[in-house]
Amino acid sequence: MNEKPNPKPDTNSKPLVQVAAAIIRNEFGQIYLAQRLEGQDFAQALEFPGGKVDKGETPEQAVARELEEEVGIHILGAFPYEHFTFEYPTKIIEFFFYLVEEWIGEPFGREGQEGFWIEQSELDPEQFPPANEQLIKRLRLEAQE
Ligand SMILES: Nc1nc2c([nH]c(=O)n2[C@H]2C[C@H](O)[C@@H](COP(=O)(O)OP(=O)(O)OP(=O)(O)O)O2)c(=O)[nH]1
Ligand SMILES: [Mg+2]
Repeated sequence: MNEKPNPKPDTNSKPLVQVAAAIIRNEFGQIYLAQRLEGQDFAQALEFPGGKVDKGETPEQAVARELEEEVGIHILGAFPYEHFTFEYPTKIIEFFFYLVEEWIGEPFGREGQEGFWIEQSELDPEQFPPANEQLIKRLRLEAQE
């Protein structure tokens, strides 16, 4: 038989992963970023702290847990900011990004990663994994308002 090639990529074979991450913003309008570690995917890229949603967890619970684990803060609120799906070559990620403006503690790289504050208007999409592009553009635009 003459099989037609499937013009669409076979997304069904890719795992779907949920990731919850936070835009941590202080009273000066600066945002806390972390640098991904050697050995992780997108090593050395900048990221919003966060990680995979565990089984049985809501994205809100995941972002609270991840921020305790990765940057040592206890968040007091998380507001949904962006929810989208992005296809990487080996997986599809459903992202839940939250805006976090109130927390207890001072963020630091609890897993040995670098962390620092940056002006919202100075976020650079090229320094993040590709999925972050639209989000960074939105944050930059809103910083100019
Ligand atoms: N945390 C975070 N992950 C991002 C961002 N942008 C982006 O593409 N990712 C990707 C990188 C990873 O493939 C995935 C997040 O996984 P992760 O490595 O942070 O997961 P995790 O903290 O649960 O770590 P692990 O236990 O799997 O090592 O999402 C971002 O801004 N923040
Ligand atoms: Mg993580």
